[in-house]
Amino acid sequence: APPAGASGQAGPCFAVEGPGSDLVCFTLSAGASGRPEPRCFVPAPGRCYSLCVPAASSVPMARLHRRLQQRLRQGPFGRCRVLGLLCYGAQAALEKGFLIQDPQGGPETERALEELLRGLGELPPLLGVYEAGERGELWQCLWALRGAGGRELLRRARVVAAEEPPLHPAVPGLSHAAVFHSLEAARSVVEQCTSFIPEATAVLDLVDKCPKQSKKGEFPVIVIEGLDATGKTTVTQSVNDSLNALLLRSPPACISQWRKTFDDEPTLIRRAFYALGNYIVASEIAKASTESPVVVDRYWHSTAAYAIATEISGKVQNLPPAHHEVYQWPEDLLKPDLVLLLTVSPEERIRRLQGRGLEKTEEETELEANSLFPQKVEESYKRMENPRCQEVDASPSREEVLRTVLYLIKKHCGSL
Ligand SMILES: Nc1ncnc2c1ncn2[C@@H]1O[C@H](COP(=O)(O)OP(=O)(O)OP(=O)(O)O)[C@@H](O)[C@H]1O
Ligand SMILES: Nc1ccn([C@@H]2O[C@H](COP(=O)(O)O)[C@@H](O)[C@H]2O)c(=O)n1
Repeated sequence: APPAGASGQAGPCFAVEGPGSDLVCFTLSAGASGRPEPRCFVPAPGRCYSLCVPAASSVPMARLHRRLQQRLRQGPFGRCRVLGLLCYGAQAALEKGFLIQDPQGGPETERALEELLRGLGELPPLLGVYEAGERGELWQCLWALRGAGGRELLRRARVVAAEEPPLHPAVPGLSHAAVFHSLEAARSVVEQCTSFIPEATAVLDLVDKCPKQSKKGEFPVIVIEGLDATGKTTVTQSVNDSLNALLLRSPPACISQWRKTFDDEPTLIRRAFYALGNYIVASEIAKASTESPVVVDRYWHSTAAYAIATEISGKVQNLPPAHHEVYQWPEDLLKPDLVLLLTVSPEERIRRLQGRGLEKTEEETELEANSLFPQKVEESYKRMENPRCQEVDASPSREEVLRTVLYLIKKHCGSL
């Protein structure tokens, strides 16, 4: 097969979270290239493999990616290191997948991968096999599996280092694939799930009963945001009592029973679920704010910040830059008067998490296992615009934090 780049087209680039959470990028070359080899992913005498699927906001592809992720955590791949891989390029639509490093390099892993792919039914992803050449260079062989156990070599090309792109490769696809800026965008994703998630129909029925473009009443609407265990529940309850307000939370009670179902789904589906929850809460806020002040525990900023931090691998610096469109509030979602972002030190937050003793969700476990994740969530919160999040140091005592919050509400919304 002609080597990549032979046609003069820019070949695909690949990005993987390397050592120290750096984004390490590599591409394919038509032949000998003066560019340095990327930091080697092929542990000698081991081998590496890659699998990628289109990252477009497609429910079937999102579920296929999730299925691959779950299978690569099982049995035959136990000795392998599996890294998140992105395939991108001027001529290539974003693909997301996995780089599978097998330090032993025996035939078992390749056989197990072929078996995994053949079990997926028609049109399985292509299998990339990376192996070191005699002079220590790195080659990628791209295989298409064919019927009756056959396979066809589509491409063999040198692997060489590539410059890191100015924007993290996942940034352009964030909207619609993880951060929803309209009811319709989120709704269309959940609608594609009704055939395999029965609860999806119930969620759609509830959101369809809500008025479109809910309008805020004359009373102020205050949202309390923050990482897990920063004190949102404590603050919202105290503010609610102090202001004789109405306390709401996102996701709303009417769909909270289905959270576990959707939390087990890929990001695209999970975030669409929480996005629809925000639109349902908006209709509750619209009604409540005609009668009293409203305090909300989490809203759109949570949905967006957690989605961004989940999709953008590596360091905080990889986040979309400030003022990027992904941080803009959806035009069709009821906007609060004030959003307060509770912040505490990582140490204090872990103390409060442990002090709570509640079961952790997979996300909370990830939060603690990877300190970069909460940093990316919090930085995403801080970049939100229109409305922005106003930071509140929530480390002091409950009483002092409440005083600060009530002062900011009075300052911003007037006496209530
Ligand atoms: N100012 C404070 N000082 C010390 N402990 C606090 C303070 N505020 C809350 N806590 C305690 O920290 C823990 C987490 O608080 P809370 O449940 O209100 O956080 P949260 O942000 O709502 O968490 P999550 O988002 O995970 O539900 C609780 O045990 C709570 O009693
Ligand atoms: N509007 C929201 C609210 C929540 N989430 C996601 O749920 C996680 C847990 O929320 P809790 O309030 O139960 O701690 C949160 O970390 C988000 O991932 C959301 O996306 N949007």
